[in-house]
Amino acid sequence: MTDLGDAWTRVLAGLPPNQRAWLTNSRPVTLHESTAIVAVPDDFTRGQLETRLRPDLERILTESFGRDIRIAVTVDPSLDPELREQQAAQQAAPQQPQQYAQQPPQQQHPQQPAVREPLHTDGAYQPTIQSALTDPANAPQYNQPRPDAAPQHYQQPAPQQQFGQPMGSVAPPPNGSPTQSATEAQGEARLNPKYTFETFVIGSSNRFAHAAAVAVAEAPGKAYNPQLIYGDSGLGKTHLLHAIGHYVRSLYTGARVRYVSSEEFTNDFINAIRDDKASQFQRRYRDVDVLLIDDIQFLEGKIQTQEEFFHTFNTLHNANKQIVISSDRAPKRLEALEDRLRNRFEWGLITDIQPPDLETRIAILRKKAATERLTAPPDVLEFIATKVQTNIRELEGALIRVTAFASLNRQPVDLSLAEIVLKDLIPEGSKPEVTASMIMGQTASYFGLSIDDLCGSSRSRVLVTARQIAMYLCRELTDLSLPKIGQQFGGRDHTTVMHAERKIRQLMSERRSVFNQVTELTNRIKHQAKQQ
Ligand SMILES: Nc1ncnc2c1ncn2[C@@H]1O[C@H](COP(=O)(O)OP(=O)(O)OP(=O)(O)O)[C@@H](O)[C@H]1O
Repeated sequence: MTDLGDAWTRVLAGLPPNQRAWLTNSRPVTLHESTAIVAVPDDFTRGQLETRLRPDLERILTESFGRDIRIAVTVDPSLDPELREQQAAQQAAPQQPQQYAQQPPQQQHPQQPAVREPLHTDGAYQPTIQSALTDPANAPQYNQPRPDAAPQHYQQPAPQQQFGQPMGSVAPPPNGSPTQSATEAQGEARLNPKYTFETFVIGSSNRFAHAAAVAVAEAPGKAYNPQLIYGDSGLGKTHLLHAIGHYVRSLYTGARVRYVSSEEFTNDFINAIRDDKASQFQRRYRDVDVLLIDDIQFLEGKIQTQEEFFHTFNTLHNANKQIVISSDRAPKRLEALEDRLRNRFEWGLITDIQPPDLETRIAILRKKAATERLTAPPDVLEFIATKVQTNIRELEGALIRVTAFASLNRQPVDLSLAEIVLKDLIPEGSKPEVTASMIMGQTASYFGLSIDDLCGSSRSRVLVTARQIAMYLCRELTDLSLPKIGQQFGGRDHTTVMHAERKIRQLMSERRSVFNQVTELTNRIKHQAKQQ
């Protein structure tokens, strides 16, 4: 089998000298499926590879391996010969003050030390991803908090770096009068506090995407730009995007991180045009260090928004600002997206997430139970994980229902109880497709309301609960995103849907009536879906 090192030698031999010169200090890092990762010493070289050399490099690699190979370029400053010389000189003179400029972030992940690549002999940073891929045991581990430990993310506040400063130059600790308060910045970043790397379970289905996400968060704008994560609904793309945001913010003081779904980006853009506030819009998305943009497939067919996003992308990329994108499909399958955008997505690293295997599903349930303080014995977790196989959101929903049912009946969570609850939730045989209109129709008729009531603005108690239950069921039983669900309910904001989801989860374990309503409605909706 061809080895990447050999193939790279062939690449070098096959290029004309003027092109080869760009690769003198490059290094092939690893081959993951059809992506060859290549490290270069600086951003400028990366730009040359991405724009000028890419077609020839990919052609020669494709010929060598006999299958389609694409490259992703990462910056590893230690490949710069001048830097090596400097570092060698420093090593020869140990009495000199240590040179930090090219070191990795010294602070570890607030919860668990991230196991990183052994440092080069010259002390330079190596992307975490390589060792995580070659030996999964090396992937950063963010274990469950020990029951006896204080919440670990509050432990040992790591010294932070100022964003834009070289790695290792430590910013002064926050002194209580920052220009922007932590809460404000958090609000602006719009990150869900629950979606962190600590709460993300790593398995073979997501190891590559996770390792790349950690590498990107540790060296934003440097490791892989853009990073694109794709996979089916409910497999953790949004979770990883938020986790990157949190980790960047914990490593770099003042880093401007912004998470946005593509639907919100589109709506924001339309409103900005309508209100003549284009420059404000542009500032919001271009004056950031890390832009996390979710569900990019939503831009398909939206020509003007794509145009705007294209310019946002270019501005950020040219300024070495990190862009992370999620999509429900591989970029080449985003057929209604302009070529120039798809093309740019391929400049960086594309990682996919697959449905988790049984062990990972069990581990996810275990972690979820621990973080939500839900008690469920191992055989019940295993049973749920066996029953719900594809969507992690559904997996979590099943755990919540089982524990809610037990708490309402003041019964322990055991296998027979889990069997009863899941029998209705997950019918045998093929999975029927549930739509938002089915959910809304069934909910309206169950509560004696109309669809207009569900979409309207009345806040009477019954109506609010019915609306929230319908939103909760849309979240659990369909693949619709938060903004899409909001749209279905009279153009409500995605935060309203998030609130409804949380509220119903809580009420299900507190009020039997709500639990019964949700269960009955689920049965009716699934029954209807099976008939279609
Ligand atoms: N590896 C994981 N470990 C722990 N929880 C996970 C993992 N993957 C997904 N989840 C959880 O599953 C739920 C769904 O994940 P998420 O919303 O990130 O999926 P998604 O791929 O973005 O889906 P969609 O495309 O529908 O938006 C979330 O609650 C998330 O925390």
